[in-house]
Amino acid sequence: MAAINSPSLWWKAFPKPSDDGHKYDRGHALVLSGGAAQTGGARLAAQAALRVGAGLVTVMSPPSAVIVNASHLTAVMLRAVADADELAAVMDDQRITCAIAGPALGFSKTARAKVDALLRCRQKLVLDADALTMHAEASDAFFSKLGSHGLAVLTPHEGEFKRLFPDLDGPREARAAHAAKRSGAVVTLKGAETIVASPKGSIVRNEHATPWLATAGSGDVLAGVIGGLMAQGMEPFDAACAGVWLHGDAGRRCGPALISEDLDAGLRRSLAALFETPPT
Ligand SMILES: NC(=O)C1=CN([C@@H]2O[C@H](COP(=O)(O)OP(=O)(O)OC[C@H]3O[C@@H](n4cnc5c(N)ncnc54)[C@H](O)[C@@H]3O)[C@@H](O)[C@H]2O)[C@@H](O)CC1
Ligand SMILES: Nc1ncnc2c1ncn2[C@@H]1O[C@H](COP(=O)(O)OP(=O)(O)O)[C@@H](O)[C@H]1O
Repeated sequence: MAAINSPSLWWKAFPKPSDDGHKYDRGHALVLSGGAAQTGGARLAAQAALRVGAGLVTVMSPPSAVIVNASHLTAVMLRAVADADELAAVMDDQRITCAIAGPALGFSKTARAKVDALLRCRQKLVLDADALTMHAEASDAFFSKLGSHGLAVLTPHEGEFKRLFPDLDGPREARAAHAAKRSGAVVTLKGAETIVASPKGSIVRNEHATPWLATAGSGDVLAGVIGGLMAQGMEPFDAACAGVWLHGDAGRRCGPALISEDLDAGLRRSLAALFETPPT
C-alpha cells in the first residue's frame, strides 16, 4: 500500500545549503537540448534544476541550436556538444552530478547515442519524454542498461508509460511498482495523481497537485526539479517524491491559468515556505 506524499517523508534528506559551502558543493546538472526548433523543453528543465538549488546547470546543445539557446539563457550555462563521444568526455568530470535527458530531445541517431552514453556513465539520471519513447522498440535492452546503471529516475506520463510497458495493465500503483522492478529504475508515473515506485518496492502516491499543471512543458519542469535535487546528492527515490510534491505545490501556488514558465516563481515560493516552516 502506498504512502501519501508529504514533506515529512523526505525533508531530512532534502538538500540544504551549508553556511560555508560553494556552488560546486551544490552539484552540477546537465540537460540535453534538442535541435534548433526544439529547445524550450530543455531550458524549462534547466531553469527548474537551478531553481531547486543545483549549484550549476549547463544545457548541452547540438551546435546548430547553440545560438537559439544562447539567446534565452543567463544563469543557466551553455555548451555545444556535437555527439555521444563529446558528451561522454564531459561526463568524465566527476563534478557533474546528474544529467537530465528527454524533454524535446527528438529521436535522431545522435540523440539516441547521447542517451546511450549517459546510461554508460555513473552519474544520476532523469530520463523523460523522448528519452523514454526512443526505447519503446527495444525496451528489454533499455531495462538491462538501467538495471546496471542503478541511479535513474524515469518520469513517464501515461502515453509514454504504455509505450515502454505495453503489457502492464490494472491499477496505477501496481503498474508503477511492476515497472520499477522490471526496469531497475525509480518510476514516476505522472498524472492527476502521480505514483513514485522504487525497484525495491517502496511506493508513494502524490495527491498534492492541481489540474492547472496539465499544460505544455509542466512535465519538463518536473524532470528538472527531480534532477536538480539529485544533483545536490538526494537519492533517486527521495528526489522523485520531493520533486513531485514541490512541483504540485508550485502549481497550487500559481493557481488558475498557470503556464510552465510560471512554475519557476511558484517553486521559489514553495521552497521559501518549506524552509521557513520545515516539517517536524
Ligand atoms: N516547450 C517545449 O519545448 C515543450 C516540449 N515538449 C516536448 O514535446 C515532445 C512531445 O511530447 P508529448 O508528451 O506531447 O507527446 P507524445 O507524443 O510523446 O505523447 C503524447 C501522446 O500520448 C497520449 N497520452 C496518453 N495519456 C497521456 C497523458 N496522461 N499525458 C499526456 N499524453 C498522454 C496523448 O494522447 C498523445 O497522443 C516531447 O519531446 C516533449 O518533451 C512538451 O513537453 C511540451 C512543451
Ligand atoms: N489533472 C491533473 N492534475 C494534477 N496534475 C496533473 C494533471 N494532469 C497533468 N498533471 C501533471 O502535469 C505534468 C504533465 O507532464 P507531461 O504530461 O510530461 O507534460 P509535458 O510533456 O507537456 O511537459 C505531470 O507532472 C502531471 O502529473
